[in-house]
Formats: sequence, C-alpha cells, structure tokens
Amino acid sequence: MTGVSMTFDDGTTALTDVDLTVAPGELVTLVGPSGCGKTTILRLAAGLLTPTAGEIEVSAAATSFVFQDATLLEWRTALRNVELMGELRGVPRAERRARALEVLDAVGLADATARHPRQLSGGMRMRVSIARALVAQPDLALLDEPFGALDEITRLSLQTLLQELFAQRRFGGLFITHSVSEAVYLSDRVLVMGRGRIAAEVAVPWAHPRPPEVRYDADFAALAGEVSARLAAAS
Ligand SMILES: Nc1ncnc2c1ncn2[C@@H]1O[C@H](COP(=O)(O)OP(=O)(O)OP(=O)(O)O)[C@@H](O)[C@H]1O
Repeated sequence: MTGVSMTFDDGTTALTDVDLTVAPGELVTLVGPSGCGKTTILRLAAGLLTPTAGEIEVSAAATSFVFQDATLLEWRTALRNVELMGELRGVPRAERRARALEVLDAVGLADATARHPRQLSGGMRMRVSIARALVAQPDLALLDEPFGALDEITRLSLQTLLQELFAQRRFGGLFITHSVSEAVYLSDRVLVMGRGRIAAEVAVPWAHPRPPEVRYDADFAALAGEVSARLAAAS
C-alpha cells in the first residue's frame, strides 16, 4: 500500500499516509499500542475497507485470514471445518479431503480430525484455524493476533509451528501481535507503529526455520530491546 490514509465515517482518522509492502515469501509483523491502526491495515489489505486516500495493490492470487478467535463451526468436525473452504470453491470431494488431511497433519492434528471444536483445547482450535487458512495454499496470510488468547506455553509452540510452516511453504505473511518477542521470532521485518503511522522498521536477519532456542540468544535480546525502545519512542 502506498500513501494510504483512512478516516472512518464518524471522523476518526485511523491511518495517515502509510506505505507498506510485503514481498513474496516475507513475514512482516506489526506491533504498536492499542488503537494505533494495526487491524485497519489488515482490513484494508483484505479489501474489507476502502482507503480514504492512497493505493492498495495485492498481487497475491490467494489470501487467507487467521483471527484471534479461531472462528470454527461448532457442528463440524476439525476435518470438515478445514474442508469447508474447498467445498465453497467447488473442489472435488476426494481432493479437498486429501488436502485437508495433509494440512491437519502438518499442524500436528492427524489424530484429532474427527473431533468437534468443543472437544479441542484453545491451542488445538487455533491449529485447526491455521490449517483452514493453509488449505487454500495462500500466497499471503493475514493474521490478526492469532495467539493473543493462548497461554504462554501453547503460544510458544504455535509460534514455532507457524514459523516452520512458513519456512516450508514460503507464503507471505502480515502478522499483528502485541508481543515483542513473538514479532522478533517470527518476522523478517518488524514494523513499529505509532498512532496512525509506521514509526520505525527493525529488520531481523536470521533465515527460517529458526530454532526455538534462538529466543534465548543475546542477539535476539538485543533486537527485542531495539523494538521495545522504538515502541516506547513511538507511543
Ligand atoms: N469502523 C470504525 N469506525 C470508526 N472508528 C474505527 C473503526 N474501526 C476502527 N476505528 C478506530 O480506528 C483506530 C484504529 O483502530 P484499529 O482497530 O485499527 O487499532 P489496533 O491498532 O488494531 O488496536 P488494538 O491493538 O486495540 O486491536 C481506533 O481509534 C479505532 O477506534
């Protein structure tokens, strides 16, 4: 997006002159204080909102979304939740089932495909949600604080999983988080937002996949410290 500004009908200006690019296969995170415009950027990228000014160009052939709430259909099994996307697109039954089983296996749920959402833990529900996003083989995934409601241990394991999936499948990602360490662990670039604008950018140089232990390196702590300092300056 180039020069994007967004003012809502009630006069609230959420974004002013924002430039942002996600290269193919790149994972970019947005961090910033509550209300600074992160979700508005994602909704604009998804085509759910039209900017007041500026241009948005999405070259990805397929875009997927993952929200903080797993948003599963309670009356469908995990497998049939993941199959739904193929059903809506008219993918033949055998093919959509094979694809759904493959991504459920990739997120570590091969043994839980027949369970309904109420029979799954919060972390497992989020794995189903990620599987549902991946089954469409997206070029771009838009993730709005997907791990925000999870406990710390589940959150760390899902960060590792997402990062491994990203390394294998090389989809681009735009990921919102409030966690500085999550941002540094996952991304190629961390964009630090102030109110309605991108205030700073911190590049993370390490190739994917990143071992979970990288979080305990001194270099990691230094980058997290830099993001935190920029966040404090931008807020
Ligand atoms: N539909 C809307 N109508 C009017 N104002 C809105 C609308 N959606 C968002 N806003 C306002 O735009 C600003 C940015 O909101 P946005 O949801 O993008 O922030 P955010 O950074 O994602 O916040 P959080 O971290 O709390 O989720 C806020 O002031 C919010 O109140």
